[in-house]
Amino acid sequence: MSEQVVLIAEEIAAEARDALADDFDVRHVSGTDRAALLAALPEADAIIVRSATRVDAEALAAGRRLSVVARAGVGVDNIDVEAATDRGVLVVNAPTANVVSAAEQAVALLLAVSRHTVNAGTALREGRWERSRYTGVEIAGKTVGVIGLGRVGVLFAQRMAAFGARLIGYDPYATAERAARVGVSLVTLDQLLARSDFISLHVPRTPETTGLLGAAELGRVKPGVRIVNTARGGLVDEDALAAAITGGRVAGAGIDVFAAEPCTDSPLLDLDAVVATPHLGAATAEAQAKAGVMVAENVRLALRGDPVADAVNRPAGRAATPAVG
Ligand SMILES: NC(=O)C1=CN([C@@H]2O[C@H](COP(=O)(O)OP(=O)(O)OC[C@H]3O[C@@H](n4cnc5c(N)ncnc54)[C@H](O)[C@@H]3O)[C@@H](O)[C@H]2O)C=CC1
Ligand SMILES: O=C(O)CCC(=O)C(=O)O
Repeated sequence: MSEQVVLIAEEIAAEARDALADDFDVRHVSGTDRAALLAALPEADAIIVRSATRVDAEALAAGRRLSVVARAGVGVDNIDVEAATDRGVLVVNAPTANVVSAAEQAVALLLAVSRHTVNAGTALREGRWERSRYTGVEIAGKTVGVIGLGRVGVLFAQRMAAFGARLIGYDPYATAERAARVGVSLVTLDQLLARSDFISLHVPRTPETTGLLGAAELGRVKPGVRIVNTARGGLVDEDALAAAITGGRVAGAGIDVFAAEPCTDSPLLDLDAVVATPHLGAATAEAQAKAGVMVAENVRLALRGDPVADAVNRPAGRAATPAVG
């Protein structure tokens, strides 16, 4: 039997490539080069992606031999999971690999926005020693609103607790007991908007969460709030947020993710009160090593027909194992 083909469509850790190289024909393609991706897919038994490769119905149809789509990270919103399930293709991810890095990125952006770190540093490099212009705010004693109390949201809340913040959270699927265990009081979205000095989003992008913070919601926030989004673009309406910042209702924002990525023209990029990073939440050596090893293991299990703990979907006939908790 010829070797099974594993197609790597984005940069993943060398450990992952090495873990697969002995047993599979590992090939590389740029997942953002659509024509090359579609040309490479027909021979692939597995494809490994991060967030930039769109694995939609067309890509899945091109991948007629595919058994598994592996996401080296958490969010699977770039994969058409329903279409994959219909075709009997397993979708696996690495749900715990980068959550610490993502939570740390949210903290980093929140601090940078609160202390004008980027603008003050840029001014200094340009020869301006502007101390009074860049007076910031403390986190201690402030109310931090966490939207989404899953893995990243909880890690972020724990880190904010260490700063002495009061924590409130909105997550319709979390129990008050689970929230209380990490010192978070569950509230409604409206209560969170009205009371938070800082808001950080940690929900997946779904039809329900897309546009979660639009013009109406941003009109109900506590004046002077600072908003951090390291979850997904599209959760916060970028035009509405830019307008709320320009109008003075929102004091600033830390943004790692954009509705369209790569992003070049968001109105947020023109604003001094915004600290922006190009989807770097998972961009640490540790997260990439863990994600690479997890997806390599999942690809190996899936191609051998073994049950995969991190499967996002379970096409009929696949044995299920408990999800990683
Ligand atoms: N910037 C980056 O590089 C990274 C971004 N992420 C993003 O962070 C998201 C969260 O990751 P995890 O915490 O690991 O996911 P998770 O699945 O552990 O938690 C998501 C939480 O959101 C809650 N939720 C779902 N719908 C909601 C709604 N309508 N309103 C409020 N809460 C809702 C769920 O109940 C759950 O508690 C991922 O889906 C991904 O999009 C994750 C890792 C890195
Ligand atoms: O692979 C990446 O760098 C993106 C990480 C991410 O957004 C996720 O895991 O959901």
